[in-house]
Amino acid sequence: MTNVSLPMLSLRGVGKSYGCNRVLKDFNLDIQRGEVVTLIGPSGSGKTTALRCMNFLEEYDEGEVYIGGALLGYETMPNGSRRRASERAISEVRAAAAMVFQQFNLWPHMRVIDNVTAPLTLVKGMRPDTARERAMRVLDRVGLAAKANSYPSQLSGGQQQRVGIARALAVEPQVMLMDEPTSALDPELVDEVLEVIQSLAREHMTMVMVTHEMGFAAKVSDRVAFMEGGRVVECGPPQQLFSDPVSERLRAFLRTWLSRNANNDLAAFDSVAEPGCK
Ligand SMILES: Nc1ncnc2c1ncn2[C@@H]1O[C@H](COP(=O)(O)OP(=O)(O)OP(=O)(O)O)[C@@H](O)[C@H]1O
Repeated sequence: MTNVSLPMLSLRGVGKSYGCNRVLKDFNLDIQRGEVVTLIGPSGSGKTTALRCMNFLEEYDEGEVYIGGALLGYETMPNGSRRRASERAISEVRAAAAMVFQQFNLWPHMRVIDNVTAPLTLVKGMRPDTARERAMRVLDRVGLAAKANSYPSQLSGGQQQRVGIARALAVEPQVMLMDEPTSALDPELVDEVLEVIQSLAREHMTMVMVTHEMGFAAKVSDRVAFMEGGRVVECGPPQQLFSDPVSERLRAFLRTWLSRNANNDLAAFDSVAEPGCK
């Protein structure tokens, strides 16, 4: 049973190293139910690693990740030490989180409908007819019911990503983790995916996203977390973060981003145009 008073997702002092490269250091973030939180930051700051630690696709080695109050990946022993949890326990906790990948990760040899039903029948043991019914419902939700019998290669990138979102929705997750969901798309295909994500946000789906698109982050997020060097440096509503950045590091990041994206869509945030003038 889930406890509604706890954050949906909670990361406390999370650390992660690849060999001697300490990629996450004392990473702290709480995500409330119904909230959309976006991770931004320079390349290599640990955004994707943090996101993947949120469902144990990457095994964190310090701190704790809780989904709906349940510790993910480890179990605490009577003497207070911890050990890796069983695969079954890990699967049970991570079942509340579904991932949407940058490159869609659809199975190319399977029709759209089978891409969506496979996790339901193979992982959740759902009956094929029930799985199909649910798959059609979520495909309809992303406007792709008519493409159920197509193969991924017959779809545009935007449509493929909407199938990726439908596949994640089909498992009825409590939180969706999205790793740069629009960055593999041609610019003209971004909006259709953005619209689906915005409609999920309106329905209060809890979402954590990694993006390099500041305009996108501004449009969909309740809060934006700026990461650098494996930590959250600053976190707040986009209006505040983009117009009134506190840390010099975030100001420098926004300056660089703006200089590379002259036709940016952050115009709504007036002072972002010259964040260094604060
Ligand atoms: N599987 C891995 N093995 C070894 N090092 C890794 C692995 N995945 C990531 N790293 C390293 O961890 C650091 C953080 O990578 P990560 O992908 O989390 O950053 P990011 O902020 O998402 O970057 P980008 O914006 O470029 O996608 C980088 O130095 C990267 O090289």
